[in-house]
Amino acid sequence: MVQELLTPREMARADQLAVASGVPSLTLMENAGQAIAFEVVSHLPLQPVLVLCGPGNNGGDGFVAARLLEERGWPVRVALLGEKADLKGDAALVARRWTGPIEQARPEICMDFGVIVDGLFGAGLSRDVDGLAAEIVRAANNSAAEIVAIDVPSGVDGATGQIRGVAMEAAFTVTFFRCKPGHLLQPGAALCGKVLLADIGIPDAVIDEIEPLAFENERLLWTLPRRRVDDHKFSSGHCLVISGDALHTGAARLSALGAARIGAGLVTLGGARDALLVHAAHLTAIMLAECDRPDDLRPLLDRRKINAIVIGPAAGVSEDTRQLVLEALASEASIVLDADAISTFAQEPDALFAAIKARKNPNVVLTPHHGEFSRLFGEIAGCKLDRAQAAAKRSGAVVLYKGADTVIARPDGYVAINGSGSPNLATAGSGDVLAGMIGGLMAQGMNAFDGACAAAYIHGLAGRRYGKPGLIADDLPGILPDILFELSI
Ligand SMILES: NC(=O)C1=CN([C@@H]2O[C@H](COP(=O)(O)OP(=O)(O)OC[C@H]3O[C@@H](n4cnc5c(N)ncnc54)[C@H](OP(=O)(O)O)[C@@H]3O)[C@@H](O)[C@H]2O)[C@@H](O)CC1
Ligand SMILES: [K+]
Repeated sequence: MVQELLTPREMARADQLAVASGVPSLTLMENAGQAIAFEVVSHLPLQPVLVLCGPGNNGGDGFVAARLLEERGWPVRVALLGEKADLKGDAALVARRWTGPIEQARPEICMDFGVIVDGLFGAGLSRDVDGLAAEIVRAANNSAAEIVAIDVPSGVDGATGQIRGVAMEAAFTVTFFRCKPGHLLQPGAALCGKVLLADIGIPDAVIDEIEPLAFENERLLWTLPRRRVDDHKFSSGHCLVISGDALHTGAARLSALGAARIGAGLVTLGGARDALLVHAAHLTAIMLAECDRPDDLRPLLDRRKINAIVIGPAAGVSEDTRQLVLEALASEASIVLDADAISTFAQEPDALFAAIKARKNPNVVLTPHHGEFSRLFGEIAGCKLDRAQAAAKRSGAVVLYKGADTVIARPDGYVAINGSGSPNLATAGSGDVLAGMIGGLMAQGMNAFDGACAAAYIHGLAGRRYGKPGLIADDLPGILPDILFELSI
């Protein structure tokens, strides 16, 4: 099933729609508390547990979990931030169903437990956590306890992944119905620990009403090209990668290998003769073609029936690169613009965006990291998801905004967050391989968004599959065949 991501506001709507369809809100809260208790007993040995309850429904879930854990024989203490008399609605109701003592929440109480269930704040976090609440969060983090977060670690904004003041560092997080962007966006994602998704009885049909725009990037979001028995190399597309000069050839070579290993039928490196001689000393299956000047590009594209182009890796921030990009955009090919191809338009981004919007073939992917993003788009307000969406809309391209939480956005607002990444990928040249993979997938006929999502996902898996530090970008293309094989069965 494709995994939609719901902002806390969309989740509140899901809640209302579920209630309108006949599921009582109290049932949702009971189910949520039950899911937490279930995950606690499933993952942790029986031991004293502290349930921290906040003033809203996140705290309500905590009261339910406390009751059910006690019924299972766990020694449970409950501490409330605020007054019981101030609790409202379902939270007030389930607090009355908890028949044990309710202590005042304070920092010192956090020291004596192996497990803390964090029900302070969830989707209703409305400002920075400060004062007593912040002291409690810090005390919980400094204790030896494993923290189990209800919905989100308290202090993490579910919509943006930002930390509001201070946030719980959870061992795992139990969330409901659908994950939230904050479970995948950094820095919040790193504080969630493992995220477990629980069904609490909200009917799937409510998604049709909400029409969410954000998705987790996973393998059901796109379909990889499949080779048919009668396919030949020309039916799997031809990807051209533009090389840097003779002293800067490595980045384009990594892209070319990425394009080839992801399945492009043919891959050509284009560049000046002296650069090609360096490539020739390293490569066998990748072809070489002289493309010294921007004017050389169009004839080369026609001659070799090239249908995807990657420009940018170590291409140089120069007038030639700028012209090459504009020539490429004027062609029918699908285009990946990475690194220097992006930076070269820092002074006149609108010229780039106009050239992208004037194209017949809409498949263009921009792959900026944070610095390149700011150079091209300036400072855009909002979280990474908002910024990627705004950038895609403004540029008319698919924007793959790189990082530990790569976000891929389409001009119409559709957006995916990639959770498959690995810190192993933070190494020189890793982005060059990724750009090549996107070019290779578009050469095989994938559209820009699907190709960018699939490449980001597979690239992330490759980093994980390597499984240890010491990965260099040269290793990545060689890992791709095994991953493609796994994804195809
Ligand atoms: N949606 C669903 O389908 C379901 C949702 N469920 C659960 O409900 C949770 C959402 O509940 P919620 O809306 O009551 O919000 P919640 O996170 O408890 O916090 C609100 C309270 O905290 C306060 N407060 C906020 N920030 C603060 C701060 N920095 N420092 C201090 N106080 C702060 C805020 O005060 P106020 O802003 O009103 O002044 C208000 O009193 C959700 O995460 C999930 O666990 C499940 O039961 C099942 C179905
Ligand atoms: K919480």
